[in-house]
Parts: sequence; C-alpha cells; structure tokens
Amino acid sequence: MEKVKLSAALFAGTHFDRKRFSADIARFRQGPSAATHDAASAAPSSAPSSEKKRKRKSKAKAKKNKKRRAEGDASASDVVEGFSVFKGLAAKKVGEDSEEVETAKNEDLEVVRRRKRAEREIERAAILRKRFDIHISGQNVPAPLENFEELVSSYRCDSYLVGNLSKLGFQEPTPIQRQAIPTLLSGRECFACAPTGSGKTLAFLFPILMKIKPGSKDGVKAVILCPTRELAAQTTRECKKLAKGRKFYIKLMTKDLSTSANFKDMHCDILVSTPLRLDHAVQKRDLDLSRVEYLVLDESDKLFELGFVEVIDSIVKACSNPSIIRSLFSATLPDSIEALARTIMHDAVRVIVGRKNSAPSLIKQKLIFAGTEKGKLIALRQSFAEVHHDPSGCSFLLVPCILLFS
Ligand SMILES: Nc1ncnc2c1ncn2[C@@H]1O[C@H](COP(=O)(O)OP(=O)(O)OP(=O)(O)O)[C@@H](O)[C@H]1O
Repeated sequence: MEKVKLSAALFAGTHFDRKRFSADIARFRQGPSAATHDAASAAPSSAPSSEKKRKRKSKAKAKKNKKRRAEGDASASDVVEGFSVFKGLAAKKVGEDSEEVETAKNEDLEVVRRRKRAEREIERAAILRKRFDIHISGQNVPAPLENFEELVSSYRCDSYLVGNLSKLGFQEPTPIQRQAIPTLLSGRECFACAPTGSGKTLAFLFPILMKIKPGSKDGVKAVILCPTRELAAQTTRECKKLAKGRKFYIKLMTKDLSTSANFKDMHCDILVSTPLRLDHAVQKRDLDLSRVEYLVLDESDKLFELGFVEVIDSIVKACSNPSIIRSLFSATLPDSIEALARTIMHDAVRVIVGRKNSAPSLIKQKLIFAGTEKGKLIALRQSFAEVHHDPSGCSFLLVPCILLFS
C-alpha cells in the first residue's frame, strides 16, 4: 500500500495506466511476500494461464496494429486533406499573385496619375509665372496663387483674413503676392524683389498674420524692420487694417517705447521698427527676441544703403529662434546685398517680378516739355485727368510718372 502511495507521489502529474497493469497492482496490494509466494505457488499451474496470456497478448497486438493502420489511414487522409489544403493554398496564392499584379498595376497607375498631376501643376505654375512676369530661383518653389480664395482651400487660411482683403478692395493678388505668400507659407525664406507700389507689404504681412497666434503673452513673434519711421508707421497701419477682427498686439517701436518701455510686461505679437530703435531696445532695455518666428527686412536695399549692416547683424543675432523664417523685400536687389543676405539665410527662394533692378513695366513714363513753370502744373493736371479717364487708370499700379522740363 505504502509503495502504491509512493509511486503515486513519484508519478504525480503523469498518467498511470491502471487497467494495463491491474494484475501487477493486485499482486503488489497483497505484499511482496505474497507476490513471490504467488509467483512460486502459481508456477506449476502457470503454463496454461501463460498460454492464455500469450494469446491475449497477440490478440492485443493485432488489435493495436489494426488501430495503428487505421490511424495510418487517417493520417494518410490527413495528408490527402493536407494536400488539398495545400492545393487550396496554392490556389489562394495564385489568387493573391493576381491580386498583387492587380495592386502593382493600380500602384503604377497611381504613380503615373500622381506624376501627371505634378507635371500639370508645374505647367500651370510656369504659365502663371510667365503671365505675371514672375522669375524664381530655388528648389521646389511652391506654385504661385491663382487667386486669394486658394489661400483658404490650399493653405487653410482663416476666412476672416480673406474677408478683410475683400473689405480693403483687394480682389486679385499682385504678382509679388502670388509668389511670395505661398513661399513664406511653405516655411521657406525668401528674397522678394518687385517694383515700388506693387503690394510687397501685404506679401509679407499676410503669411505672418496667418501663421502666428494672436494675443500670445510669451514674447514678440514677428519683427518687421523698415528703413524709415514713416514707412514703419505706414506698415503698422496696414497690418492693423489687415488683422481687423483678431486681437493681435501690433506695436510700432516709437522713441518712447525704445527708451523707456518695460518689455518684460509688454504684450506684443508683431513689432514694426527702424533698426536703431530696435537695437537700442535689445541692447539697453532687454527686449527679448528669442521667440521671433518671422523677421522681415522691408526695403532691404535702403536698409543696407543707409549703413545699418552692423545693427541689422546684431538684430539678426538677437532673433535666435532656430526655426525663424527670414525674408527680404525690396524694389531692387543689388548682387552685393543678395550675397550678404545669403550668408544668413537657408535654402532661400528668390522671387523677382519684372526685370531685376528695373523700373516697373506697368508704370507709364512720359517726357513732356512744359515750356514755363506754370506749364508744369497744367501738364501735371492734364496727366492726372488722362489717368482718370483711362479705363485701366483705376488700377493702383498705373501711376503717372512724368518728367517735366521747362
Ligand atoms: N492685391 C492688391 N490689390 C489692390 N491693391 C493692393 C493690393 N495689395 C496692395 N495694394 C495696395 O497697393 C498700394 C501699394 O502697396 P505697397 O505699399 O504694399 O507697395 P510696396 O511694394 O510695398 O511699395 P514700396 O516699395 O513703396 O514699399 C497700397 O495702397 C496697398 O494698399
């Protein structure tokens, strides 16, 4: 009994075939002596029983073989079944292959379609540039705008901004706006050169108003540098008009502000300034420009001509945000200035409307001999009257330019 328990403990977790070993179990139940005794006493009469046992064994063996054969058959059918499964797999694979071919074909078609779309886009951009006399240089320059509505559909511009444009009477973008706005909106730095009065101010203000958040209290987000106080004041006015409807903090750097403002507590999103005033505020009043996202040098030719190179350099350094977008807007772009600017700009796009450094082609020029001093005034009046009666004279681009000689 003890042994049975022990073996039970030893084989715990394994299956012990009690049926098969029932005779042995019975013998062990009677104790070892009984077992030997049994064996000894049973010896003479064991012959017939062993014969029986042998027969039983061979019968069991035959049964086992039959079972194994049956199992063999079953596994054979498994194989067949497996084969058919395999065949199914093969069929499926053929299906998948054709599906793959189909997908590859579709992908090829998609690639072709995309390539064609890109080609059409390039062609459309080239036609627009030709039509508006826009010349560009740089890699992957965004396509020019066809109209202001595109700013909403393609650049997710807030509709209030486009609404303000139409309230200001701006129906169509000017050539510089067509190319410079998408360039800046795509995060590219740019040199923009277009004639006087061609709408450059809007070209740099619009992307700034679109991209920065109004009313942020964590520092200046855009800096616009102008060569003169008058131009700075005019740009501030334009900016406020365009931003109407949103609470942007737009500040003009006046003398007072630059010398006595507490810039740490001042809320300012867009700061318009002349170089000296801004540099003074940075150096002497701790104006922090490290969060500036847009830096515009307006009328950059004049900025550099007026000898502000070092001051501008110091301001550029103060605008230390690594993801800053810098741009230069100017009526002329002398090579020396472009070379200087290229040292601080990354992957900049150059946009030129008309011929570089030339007078605007849309401005009519006339040479009139007025005779006397009085005659100058008469000729000037006549000229304005002509513009007034000219059907295209309402365009802001058509400005009479007269050289009067007496
Ligand atoms: N898309 C437009 N449609 C009609 N008028 C416009 C448009 N964009 C700007 N203007 C107007 O054209 C005038 C000249 O624009 P702006 O002063 O921006 O020109 P500019 O190129 O900056 O000139 P400058 O070189 O003298 O600074 C402004 O009165 C402005 O309001």
